[in-house]
Amino acid sequence: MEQIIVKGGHKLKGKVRVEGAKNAVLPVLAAALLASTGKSIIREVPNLSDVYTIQEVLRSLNADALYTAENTEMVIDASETLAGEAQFEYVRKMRASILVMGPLLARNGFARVAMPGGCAIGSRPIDQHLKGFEAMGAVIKVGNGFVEAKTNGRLRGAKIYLDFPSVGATENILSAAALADGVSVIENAAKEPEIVDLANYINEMGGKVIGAGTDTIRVEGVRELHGAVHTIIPDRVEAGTFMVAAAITEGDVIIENAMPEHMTALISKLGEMGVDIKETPEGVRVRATRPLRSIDIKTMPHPGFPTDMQSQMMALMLTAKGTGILTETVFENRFMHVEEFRRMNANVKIEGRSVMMQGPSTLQGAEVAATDLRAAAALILAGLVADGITRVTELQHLDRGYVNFHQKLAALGADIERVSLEESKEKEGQPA
Ligand SMILES: CC(=O)N[C@H]1[C@@H](OP(=O)(O)OP(=O)(O)OC[C@H]2O[C@@H](n3ccc(=O)[nH]c3=O)[C@H](O)[C@@H]2O)O[C@H](CO)[C@@H](O)[C@@H]1O
Ligand SMILES: C=C(OP(=O)(O)O)C(=O)O
Repeated sequence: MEQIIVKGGHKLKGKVRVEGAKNAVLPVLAAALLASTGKSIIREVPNLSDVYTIQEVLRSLNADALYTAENTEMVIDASETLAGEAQFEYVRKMRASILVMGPLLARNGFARVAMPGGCAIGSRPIDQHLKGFEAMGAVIKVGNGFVEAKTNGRLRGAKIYLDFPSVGATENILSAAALADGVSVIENAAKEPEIVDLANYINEMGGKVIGAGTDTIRVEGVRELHGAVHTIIPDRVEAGTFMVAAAITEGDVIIENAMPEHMTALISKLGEMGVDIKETPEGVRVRATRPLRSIDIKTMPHPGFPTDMQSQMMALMLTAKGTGILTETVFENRFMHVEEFRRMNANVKIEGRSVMMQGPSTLQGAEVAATDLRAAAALILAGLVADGITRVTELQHLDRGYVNFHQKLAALGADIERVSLEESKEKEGQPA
């Protein structure tokens, strides 16, 4: 077992480059299954455990998928007949495995995918994905831990209204519609930049998608799609996490390869707190000096404040002066990190879907466990300003979404290392 050890009190300074977006690369790689001819070359693929998981999923479905971490590139050839079933071992590791369902169904007329369960952030049903497939003529069967979808011939274009602008449902339906007979219209679609990236890739493959990034997406189905070269957009959540790292340490950091137009809510809320953010030719420059002002935030679908930045922002809000309220509206249970922050002496109270903070809390180093991917980052951020030493465990969550996180923070001046539990005991003179 590994842990990250952070000694608080160092201001971050320098430059850091963000990777390709995890939440864009996973749907794009799943959609690579749509190409019945040619190879796809996907660039800026981050070296994350989720990328290796989706590579395994693609291979298990009879596609050739080869990731080269050194060039951050994956080559996918899905021209052979595809298998129809995605196993639980993959879906359990990574819920985004469900995104192969739309492409498989469109290509094969059949898909069987292990039913994703709930996870630490909520129950996460897939009813909206299935409603879309049904509207396109698929018959859905759920049983024995699997969900099956089947069509007689090709899927038919349909008008689909989503009850909630679900990111995954929009991606799955959009991918399926790309090879359907006729026109599909997705209403109340998710508008996240990752949806636009997926639509661009499908169009590069010969698809006909318009309106991605708005709440109505129109997809004209085509008979066949071919492989294409595509570069993944930068990760706005990784960029945001480093913006918070700069702010929480009263640092001065330039974030290279960030796209401020994808982060308007975050930039605006950081500005309200008193953080200075400037676009420069080199990247987004973030500077802060205390005291920071408390603010209120509500997470919302894009372009609202992203739930994937909620826990990192909570770390920052804990250190601001006054009362702050953070309300989570996207997932019903995304406050597992609050108990861990309390172990670090945070003055924080949960009331329903909101968290109240009376700041500034004098954060103290403690041993804490990551409860999900963003919580892992948030606890490390809190450790950067806590008195003394913070040890963060359960790093498998961190590795799903951040490449070289501790090395990047160390390069900016943080006192941080990643060690195995045995190494850390040896250092302290305890038996390993
Ligand atoms: C791999 C990936 O891109 N993950 C992101 C994606 O997850 P994901 O695609 O799972 O998120 P959704 O937008 O689908 O989920 C948002 C909400 O809708 C609910 N829901 C969703 C689908 C459905 O059929 N029925 C239903 O009720 C979910 O339970 C949740 O409460 O968007 C989330 C919301 O921005 C982000 O936090 C995740 O990082
Ligand atoms: C919740 C997240 O991812 P996933 O949907 O892959 O669990 C995330 O990226 O914060």
